[in-house]
Amino acid sequence: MSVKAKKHLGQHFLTDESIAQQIADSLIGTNYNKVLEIGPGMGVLTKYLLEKPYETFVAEIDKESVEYLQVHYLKLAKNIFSLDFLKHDWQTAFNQEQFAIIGNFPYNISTQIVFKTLELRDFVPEFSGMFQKEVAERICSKKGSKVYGILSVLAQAFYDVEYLFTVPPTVFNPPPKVDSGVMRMIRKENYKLECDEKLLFTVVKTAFQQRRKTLRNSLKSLNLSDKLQEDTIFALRPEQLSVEEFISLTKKIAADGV
Ligand SMILES: C[S@@+](CC[C@H](N)C(=O)[O-])C[C@H]1O[C@@H](n2cnc3c(N)ncnc32)[C@H](O)[C@@H]1O
Repeated sequence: MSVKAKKHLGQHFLTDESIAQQIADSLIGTNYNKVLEIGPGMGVLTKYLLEKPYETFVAEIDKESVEYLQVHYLKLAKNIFSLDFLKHDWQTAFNQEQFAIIGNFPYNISTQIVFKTLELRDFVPEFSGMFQKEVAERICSKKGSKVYGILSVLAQAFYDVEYLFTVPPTVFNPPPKVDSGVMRMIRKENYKLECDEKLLFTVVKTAFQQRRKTLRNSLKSLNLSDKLQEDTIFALRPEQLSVEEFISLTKKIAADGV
């Protein structure tokens, strides 16, 4: 018995054991005893996680995959969340404890998975896994890059990010149309920022909504004072600002009385 791949759930099953093992090994494993795998499917990655010293939990939306896991991984049975990762309250599920997130993620919700992880940053010291290559590169890209954007700035504000390796479509069943990329995020020691973090999200999202425009134009909706906008930073476009510069801009905007 095996699970029939369902396109609407982003199911592309990994068939290469050594890549599954490399992904499982990509977690460093400090400061937590629990790991949550998103979208285990038939458990190709899960079996390597179960060999690790931490306790493995999985969140799987597909009932057929859940039944498969229950039959084939008895050790996992009590740790299966049969639900949508995006809709669950993980802070409560894990009693406010620290936990890592890992997965060969469903590409149709990959951006939402990163945003949800950023919301959970107080509880998630490590995050690693496989995305569509372009998304993994976007998260890890630096200022000046064509793909530098909201995900890059917000992920790198709180985490040290690293692109690990590229995976070709041929090692999946069915094969996706694009290459995949494995990346890792390790929460920074000083991840509590010296600025209003909620405001940082607003500033970054608003600025990149019009990435071709200068900040003076793209941040108009924030009603900033003329005096603040005299600052030379407002003549730049969002892709020209480093993460630190976004944080310092957020401080200036907060002081401006938003
Ligand atoms: C790319 S497949 C990976 C499957 C398996 N880990 C592997 O590597 O072969 C993505 C998995 O995520 C599951 N999935 C899709 N959306 C989900 C969601 N919102 N919450 C939890 N799991 C989800 C799919 O059912 C599928 O099993």
